[in-house]
Amino acid sequence: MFEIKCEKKNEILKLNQFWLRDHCRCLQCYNQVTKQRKYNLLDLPEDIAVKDWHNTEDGKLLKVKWNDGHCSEYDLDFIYNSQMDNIKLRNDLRMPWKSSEILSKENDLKFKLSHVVSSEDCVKSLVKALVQYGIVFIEQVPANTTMTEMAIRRIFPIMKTFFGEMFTFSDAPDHADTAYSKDYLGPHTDNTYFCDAAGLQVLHCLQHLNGTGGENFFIDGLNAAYELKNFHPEFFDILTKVSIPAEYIETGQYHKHSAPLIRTDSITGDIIQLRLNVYDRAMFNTLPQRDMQKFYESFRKFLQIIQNPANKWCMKLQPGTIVIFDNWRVYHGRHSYTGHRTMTGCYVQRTDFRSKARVLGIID
Ligand SMILES: C[N+](C)(C)CCCC[C@H](N)C(=O)O
Ligand SMILES: O=C(O)CCC(=O)C(=O)O
Repeated sequence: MFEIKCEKKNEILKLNQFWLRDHCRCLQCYNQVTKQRKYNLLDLPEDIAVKDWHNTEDGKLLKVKWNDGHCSEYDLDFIYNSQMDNIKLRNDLRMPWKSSEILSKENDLKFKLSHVVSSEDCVKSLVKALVQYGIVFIEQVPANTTMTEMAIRRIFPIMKTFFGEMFTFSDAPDHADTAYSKDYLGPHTDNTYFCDAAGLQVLHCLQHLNGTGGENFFIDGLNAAYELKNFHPEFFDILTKVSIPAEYIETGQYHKHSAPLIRTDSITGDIIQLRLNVYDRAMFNTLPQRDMQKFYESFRKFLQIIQNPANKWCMKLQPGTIVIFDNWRVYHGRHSYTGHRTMTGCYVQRTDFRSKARVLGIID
């Protein structure tokens, strides 16, 4: 281990020498334009070691001479910020909410289409609110698919799935799914059966004529998962570990994927993805029968928290208002309805949502 003193933080950092050499940012090792490394790891000698080193007088840089003759220069802040322990200190902007809490923030979640279109600051505020609360609205959007698409493309690219890029649905049985009916849909996330579930979902009610019902509701899964973790840590642990198979079957499509209800980051322990769809579960064959009792107990407890009325934000979406929500965090559903109801919407890939938030300087 190679020890350096980080003056500013008054800390000793112990660095693996291979790691240090692998982070050389000189022009020979790293392309500053494409931000890509330029060498094959095997090109570095196996016994790479620091031969000589010193800090610059201002304490900002570390200069190293290696045993193969290569010279490197490191920004000490860069080294400090690259350490695993320091990642844990990074800011998590997400604010878990119950319905009373989100209602008091409602105005911060609403953006007018004309502002979204004309102002980069408005786009930034929208994406930030989406990162914080997992749900935002765009208002004063002409109630058609084309304008919904235009509004979303102003911010994100659209994800293509077998439902289409933009999808428009009613109770016409265009796909083999309960969404294409008038039935109640309990809290769920979409695409539990995809290897990579959509990161965001967009919905816009284009019309609801001659009928009642069809309200949408949203529940902050992050808040529900924290509640489970705080009051029933053992159940939480089980739900982060047990993989639940899901599937989607219709002519020409057979999607299948298994993953836990709660996915946590292996380094920070942060909750990074929630998946839930009680309807789209496939045969549950990923757990020995002896562990089933505990699993069902945990699952039912979590569902009780999710279905607690205090956590549910219910609303009747009106033509003209688009809702965008985090499909990795916020559970959504709808009440059954009568009459003619048409919805339009789309998905956005997680990676595109995160990239946009990074470009705007909202997340690391
Ligand atoms: C949104 N759209 C109507 C296109 C599809 C709905 C799919 C719902 C499906 N059971 C799932 O959870 O993914
Ligand atoms: O019909 C709706 O409002 C929502 C449908 C839904 O939950 C879905 O498509 O995933």
